[in-house]
Amino acid sequence: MAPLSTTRRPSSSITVAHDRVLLAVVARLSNSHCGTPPVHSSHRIFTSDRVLANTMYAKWAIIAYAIKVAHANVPNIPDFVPDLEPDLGDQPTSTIYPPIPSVSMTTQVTSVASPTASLGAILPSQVPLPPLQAWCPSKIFCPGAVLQTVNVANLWSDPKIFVDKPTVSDPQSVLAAFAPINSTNATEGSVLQFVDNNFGGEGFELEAEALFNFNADPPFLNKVKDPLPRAFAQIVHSYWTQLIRGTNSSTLCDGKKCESTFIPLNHTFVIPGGRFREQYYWDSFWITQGLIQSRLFDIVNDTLQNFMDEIESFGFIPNGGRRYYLNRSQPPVFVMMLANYIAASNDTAILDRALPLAKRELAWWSDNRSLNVTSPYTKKTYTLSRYAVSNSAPRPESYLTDYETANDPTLSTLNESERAELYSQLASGAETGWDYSTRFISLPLAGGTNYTTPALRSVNVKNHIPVDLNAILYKSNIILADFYMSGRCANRTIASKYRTAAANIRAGILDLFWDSSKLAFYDFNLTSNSRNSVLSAATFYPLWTGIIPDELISSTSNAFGFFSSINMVLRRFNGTYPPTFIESGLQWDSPNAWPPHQYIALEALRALPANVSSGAVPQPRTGQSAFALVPNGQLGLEEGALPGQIIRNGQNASSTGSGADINALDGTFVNGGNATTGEGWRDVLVRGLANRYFTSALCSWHATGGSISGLLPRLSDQQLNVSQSINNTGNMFEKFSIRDVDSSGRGGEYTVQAGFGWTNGVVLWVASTFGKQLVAPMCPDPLFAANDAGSTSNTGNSSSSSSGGGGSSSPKKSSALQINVAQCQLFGLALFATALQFLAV
Ligand SMILES: OC[C@H]1O[C@H](O[C@H]2O[C@H](CO)[C@@H](O)[C@H](O)[C@H]2O)[C@H](O)[C@@H](O)[C@@H]1O
Repeated sequence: MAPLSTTRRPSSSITVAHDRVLLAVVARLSNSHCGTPPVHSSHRIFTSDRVLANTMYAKWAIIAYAIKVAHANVPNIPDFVPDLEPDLGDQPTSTIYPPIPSVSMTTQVTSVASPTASLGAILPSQVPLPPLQAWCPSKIFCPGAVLQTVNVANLWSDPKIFVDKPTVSDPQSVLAAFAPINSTNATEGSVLQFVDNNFGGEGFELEAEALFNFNADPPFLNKVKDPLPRAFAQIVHSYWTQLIRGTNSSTLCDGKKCESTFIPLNHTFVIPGGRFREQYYWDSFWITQGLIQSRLFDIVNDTLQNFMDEIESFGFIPNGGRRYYLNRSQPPVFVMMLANYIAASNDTAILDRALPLAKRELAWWSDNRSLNVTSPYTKKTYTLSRYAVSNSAPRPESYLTDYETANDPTLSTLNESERAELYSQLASGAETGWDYSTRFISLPLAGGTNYTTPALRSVNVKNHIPVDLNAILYKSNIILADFYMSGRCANRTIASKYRTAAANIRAGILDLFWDSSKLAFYDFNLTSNSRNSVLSAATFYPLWTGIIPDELISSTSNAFGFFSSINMVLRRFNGTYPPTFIESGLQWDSPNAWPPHQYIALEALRALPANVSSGAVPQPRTGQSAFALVPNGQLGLEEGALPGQIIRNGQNASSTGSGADINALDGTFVNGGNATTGEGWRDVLVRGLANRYFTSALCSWHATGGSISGLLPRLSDQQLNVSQSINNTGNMFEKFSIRDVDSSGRGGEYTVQAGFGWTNGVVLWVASTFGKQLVAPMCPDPLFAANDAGSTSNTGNSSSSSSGGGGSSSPKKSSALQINVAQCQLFGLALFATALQFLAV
């Protein structure tokens, strides 16, 4: 094995956090068996074995339990993950709250149609069909007469429902049944009848699976000191049992007897939840980070095997596990997932299969998504990548949305090629994972100042070179170079090829995206041939993936300046960090905050070297807010243009000056954990953001019916009624709100979903990584929040079923105090709130 030398680094700017993963992986490569048949250390359930496996599960569970009792002090899975925190091994084993929920074997739902027009009404007239899409041959589920007619009938509020329904008979019979209603006289009722007669329930091809190796009390829980966050993390850990799926081979369509959009997978997988009933690409990064904390390495392996199967079949990893996603991918995090898995499990054998396929995936991005960009700043040219999907029709899963965006009668009429280009931009927006965000729109807006539909008309993704995508590709090239440096797979020529590609991307990122005066990374806009000026959470990706500009390494005040918007968010808002600070109605904008971004911001903070991150947190001058600590121009917005923090009755806190920082407490933030002596500014921000994330996840779960026996009583029916959660047991939402910690996020083209894979993954990772700093949050009283104009979307009924698993209620005193933080502060009671918070722990 080649010695580990510093020469593998293109510069001194590699992150500490990721070196830990890489060093662990490289050290294990000497044990890899390049060229020998792959041996998977994990347990794999093949489709044909599943029925047998499920019937044997009870028996195995009894045996496993007996073994566990006999070896009560021996963890049943070795602890391979490099420990970032000392184990609190002397703590009592945490109690199990509540009993692990049983696995529901039902994956199929049939959404009840709710047509907006009467059944006798003639369908609205249609525009001509878009061109047939070569990548999507189905005459039923791909752009064509059936898909357009069913969408125009607008039978459900979510167009994804139709394309997730398998047919109940052969495609020819379905098309024959459609022929009579393919006319200008078709009625709502005839389309509804056609769907009812010819299509089955959504999710028919999937089955819930039992979780082998499930340890209800995984070791990482001992890292969480405070009983409430620990009990909550344990419940979230138990939710894996509800999100595990496999392909039900007995219900699969063969394309002749019936047709469906589901892509069958050979291995077990975790779904996000709600309407997302298939495996998703970039969601799986955070899902697998959570599974690693839960020591469910076999499911991580299965997830990676599924992605490898897809690379083999399609040459790339599609957006998600449906055929209508086959024209696009998502942020390419496969190689990073692979490295994390090997570092945690020691399973270097996976590289035999994974390395050639990882190479193939990177080649797909290079062949299909890269271009040369010449910097207007230095005149140097770099090969970088962008999101760019070939497509000239509405996305099948969002057909009506895209159709209406393109044919909005209140906006200018598009000609055929303009419409095709719009559809291509919209599909490219879905490929970014940020569908949709003002981050990628062209200004001025096509159609005025309204951000919603006109903003979608203005999506300009293909003309952006995104900083996040290139940071991920940089890291993937570095990881592959390291994989090829050692072990039996060693090939220095290949390693050097990846290292050169990484160096090129790194140089491009620092030239095109890095603004050394504003101390932030911005996307490069090909339309204006300059950097964008509005900050987004993408600024944190380069530090996460190991690129730290010299300006940050050499100066504490610059390093703080880079992260000062996190400080601003924690002081100004109740929640966590938004994708952008623009409120648009699009879901990847304020006021939403997404779990992956909190993870990436935390990892970026951890990547800073200690010498620039240990000073005290700078304080704003009298009369100023933390906005004044953000480098001039970094946000691209004036302070008064930032989203408001609601106080009461729809009234906002002051938008400027010291009154804006209503969540600042002496030395810390409301719901930001406990200040300790000797903390540097980085520690304060990490503690604050980690606690805030837990606050959002726990308070929104509690507000929708979650409770923990002896620790967190169930809310009253009157309080639960606010979110229509009287019959609910707690939702884990896919996104949160920056200013409403007990609420889900909102906006976008579908209703907010519960489940939720990446939310749970980040909860478990935060618990495992920052467990010592987590404290019980103060959740607002929903009855008070109900008076807020903007806080009504936190409905427990937002999605089908995937969270759940609540405990029994208890009238005992809660350690999560039901006080309203904003109200306290309004009356100058911030210190009182702090005192209560300390009492609560
Ligand atoms: O159906 C609309 C869009 O839904 C997905 O996007 C959103 O959910 C995904 C799953 O959690 C997530 O990966 C993505 O970041 C979200 O914006 C889907 O990925 C899109 O392709 C789809 O058009």
